[in-house]
Amino acid sequence: MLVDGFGREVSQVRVSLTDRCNFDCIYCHNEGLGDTRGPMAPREDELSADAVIRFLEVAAEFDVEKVKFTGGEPMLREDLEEIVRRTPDAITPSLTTNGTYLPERADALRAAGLERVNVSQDALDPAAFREITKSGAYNEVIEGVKAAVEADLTPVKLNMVVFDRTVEHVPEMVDYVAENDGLRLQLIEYMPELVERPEWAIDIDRVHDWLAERADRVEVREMHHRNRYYVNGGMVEIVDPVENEDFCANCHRVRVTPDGKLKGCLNRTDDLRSMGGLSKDEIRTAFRETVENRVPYYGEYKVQNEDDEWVQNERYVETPLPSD
Ligand SMILES: Nc1nc2c(ncn2[C@@H]2O[C@H](COP(=O)(O)OP(=O)(O)OP(=O)(O)O)[C@@H](O)[C@H]2O)c(=O)[nH]1
Ligand SMILES: C[S@@+](CC[C@H](N)C(=O)[O-])C[C@H]1O[C@@H](n2cnc3c(N)ncnc32)[C@H](O)[C@@H]1O
Ligand code: SF4
Ligand code: SF4
Repeated sequence: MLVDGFGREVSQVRVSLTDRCNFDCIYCHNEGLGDTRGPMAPREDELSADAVIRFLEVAAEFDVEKVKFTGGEPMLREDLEEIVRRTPDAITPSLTTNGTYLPERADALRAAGLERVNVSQDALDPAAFREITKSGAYNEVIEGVKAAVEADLTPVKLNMVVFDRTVEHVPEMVDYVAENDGLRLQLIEYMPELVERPEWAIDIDRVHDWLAERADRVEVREMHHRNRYYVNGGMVEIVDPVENEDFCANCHRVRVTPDGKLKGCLNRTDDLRSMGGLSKDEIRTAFRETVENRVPYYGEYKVQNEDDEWVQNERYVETPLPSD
């Protein structure tokens, strides 16, 4: 397994299959790749299924264990089932989706070898859902989650972004996963870094404290050192990357953009590295270089000054990398 200069093994890759999306969530960071809005038709520069598989075959050579397919909305890719089916056996595939297309495709994805799915669900009420996602597909998402559980794509993790519009609904979501078999909840701290609305952020420590008071048991996951709280038989995990050195120090993920570039960190756009014509040799070289150049975002790329503000580490001011 490849290890970066900070002792972080790269055991997982996250492949963004498209920038396109049928929703327009008000908080969307699009995995650090800009806007998802625009035409819904397939884009010519999206990685082909063959290219994704060639990349995953190289990742398997480097002992990568897991792949997450994401986006944009990865289920807009008609060839998603094919990509999952052709994923090398050594790599476990999972998916993060807004859930709209799961009712008709959950069974086929399971049959193709998908292990489990995360579904974004920020509200249990159609009006709040519409306000956040700018979509009227509330029922499709509810049905999609059911279809995923029935297809055994479990545990189905519901991803809820916690910010000022959703924080009051956390208790009902915690009850919801406790009452429904096959579900878990991921409370994702709203990341303002790439969205430019800092005023939406809330203090995630309040949510930690609230859960800690109610939990029968708390675990710390190795990945990102995230806390998992067991509340009334349900499991709730907090994903809290903002200004969190411990989270970044335990980050084992490399990303791939829809147009075939490697990305060492979600929050950075200055470290994209092309995989060239996507021959296996070019992919191997780019993967090695990406891992060599990865640094923890908080604690290294950004450091705290004497006033405790996070500022860019001067070491990285002059480090734009070749992206083409
Ligand atoms: N900053 C940062 N945020 C992350 C990272 N991984 C996940 N997140 C946040 O969590 C969101 C949901 O990611 P998912 O892939 O659905 O969930 P996950 O918890 O990472 O994945 P699994 O638990 O392994 O299924 C991402 O879009 C980010 O907002 C990371 O490495 N860095
Ligand atoms: C970018 S979406 C891509 C996959 C799919 N379209 C979906 O919504 O699940 C992946 C995850 O990022 C989360 N996300 C997007 N913008 C975010 C932000 N600013 N802060 C925290 N999480 C965010 C979403 O809630 C979703 O769970
Ligand atoms: S569904 Fe996912 S990709 Fe689409 S806008 Fe919402 S968070 Fe972004
Ligand atoms: S280094 Fe930190 S911000 Fe960057 S991807 Fe890893 S956990 Fe996220």
